[in-house]
Amino acid sequence: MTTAQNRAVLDAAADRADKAARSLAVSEPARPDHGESLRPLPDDSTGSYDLEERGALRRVAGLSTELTDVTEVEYRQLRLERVVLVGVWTEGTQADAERSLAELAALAETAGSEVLDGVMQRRDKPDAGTYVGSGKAAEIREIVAATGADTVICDGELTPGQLNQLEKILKVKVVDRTALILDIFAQHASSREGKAQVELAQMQYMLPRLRGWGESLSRQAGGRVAGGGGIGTRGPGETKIETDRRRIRARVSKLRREIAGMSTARATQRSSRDRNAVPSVAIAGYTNAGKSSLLNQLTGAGVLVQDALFATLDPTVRRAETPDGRDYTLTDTVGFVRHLPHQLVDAFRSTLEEVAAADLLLHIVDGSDADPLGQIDAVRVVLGEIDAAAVPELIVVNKVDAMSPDDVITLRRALPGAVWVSARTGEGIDELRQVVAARLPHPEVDVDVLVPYDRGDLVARVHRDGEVLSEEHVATGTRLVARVDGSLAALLDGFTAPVA
Ligand SMILES: Nc1nc2c(ncn2[C@@H]2O[C@H](COP(=O)(O)OP(=O)(O)OP(=O)(O)O)[C@@H](O)[C@H]2O)c(=O)[nH]1
Ligand SMILES: [Mg+2]
Repeated sequence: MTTAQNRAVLDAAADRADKAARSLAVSEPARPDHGESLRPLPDDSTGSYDLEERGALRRVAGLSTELTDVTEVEYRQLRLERVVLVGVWTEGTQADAERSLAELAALAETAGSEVLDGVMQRRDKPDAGTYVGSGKAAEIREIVAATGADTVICDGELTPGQLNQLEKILKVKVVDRTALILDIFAQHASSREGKAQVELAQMQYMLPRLRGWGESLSRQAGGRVAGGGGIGTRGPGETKIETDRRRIRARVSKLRREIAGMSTARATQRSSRDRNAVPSVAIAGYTNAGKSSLLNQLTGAGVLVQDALFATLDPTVRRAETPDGRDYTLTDTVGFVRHLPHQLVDAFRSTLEEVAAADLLLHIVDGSDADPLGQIDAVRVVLGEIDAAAVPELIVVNKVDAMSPDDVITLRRALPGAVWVSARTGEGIDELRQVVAARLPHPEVDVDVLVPYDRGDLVARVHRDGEVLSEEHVATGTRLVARVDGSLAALLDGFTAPVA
């Protein structure tokens, strides 16, 4: 792409970002108390509830008992279209809670849904049965009815029981944040490896949440008849779930084997890079921080940049060069988020090994975000989970063009060692190149050699991988004083320059 086209793409994305921010502001969760506007619940004596229950039951029964349908209905075709968001706020400030719900709204929009409303409840901890308290659940049902929502998304990972009970009260599909993130990953996965990793994560998520005839019938009965249980909780229903579980487990093992096979290929590539002593730099950071934009700025890679969460799932490796001419590799990779589902961290472990094996980590932070320090913490949690906490880290604050001078001052104080850039305007990029060059592992062997002219290949390698301190062309060859790594020093061993 030309620079002009790049600019156009960036500008279009900026417009979308602005629009997203505006639409988010409109649906911001700070709602007045719904208490006084509650309409009375519909009269249950007419059996309207039973009718609805049967409708719901039919929906579940309509799923074919084939495993493919279970996965498809539960995940691929979540069809999150018109959604109401629900959060339980247990700690931190109200602003934190609102940010969390705003992030959930951004995730929901990325997944393709329209956010109609958002509510949250202050509680010591989520309700064990229904996530929000049962009174609040009834209010949410009113909101669902009033807005015509078809899905409720809860801001957390809910137990299978909580999901079931809430669905029963709300009468629409209820999904949690984990399922939402898995859904986005499923939509964005494009490589064979990425798809396999997402499927593995989905299977792991689904395993404890399998619902079948047996369980749904017992749920229905349990709701109306004290004691529950009864027909359908034993026999074929359970057998069916058992069969599904077995088939999912078999699929999980197969996916694990496939993913392991694919990561071996990458490990081989990596070790060949290692052998050639090309230092590696990994870009990591919160989703939408501008990691791909930065890779494009530094290498002209042309990686997809999008104002969408988790636009990048597959690692892209590009060659880059320090200002003094040394080569290194730069890897762009999947973004992180608060409470990244552990199933995904597990499934993407092999991809994230790129990060753990890097010589230097560029930790990209969106300086224009409302809570950059919170993003840094969330990213460090995931880095710890993938054993990358020990990789030397350089904090790069991106999007300085979109920050107010006050915010810059405050954040500078909190992040004294950081480099400040704008991947959009190019501001600070030259300085970043210098700092990366300085932080890369330096070759450590000093050599003084006279390389004959027929070994131009060696001279070129010293230029590429080492640091040339002086170069002189004499009658018998090229005299080089340089600093190189051990393996190159070994190759140059026979060419030690005669002492003058
Ligand atoms: N204002 C401003 N926007 C930027 C800058 N860098 C990136 N963006 C925008 O931020 C959004 C995300 O950029 P990406 O490069 O896709 O971010 P990412 O970190 O790769 O995102 P994921 O792959 O989705 O995790 C896009 O809309 C970019 O145009 C910047 O320096 N300033
Ligand atoms: Mg990206």
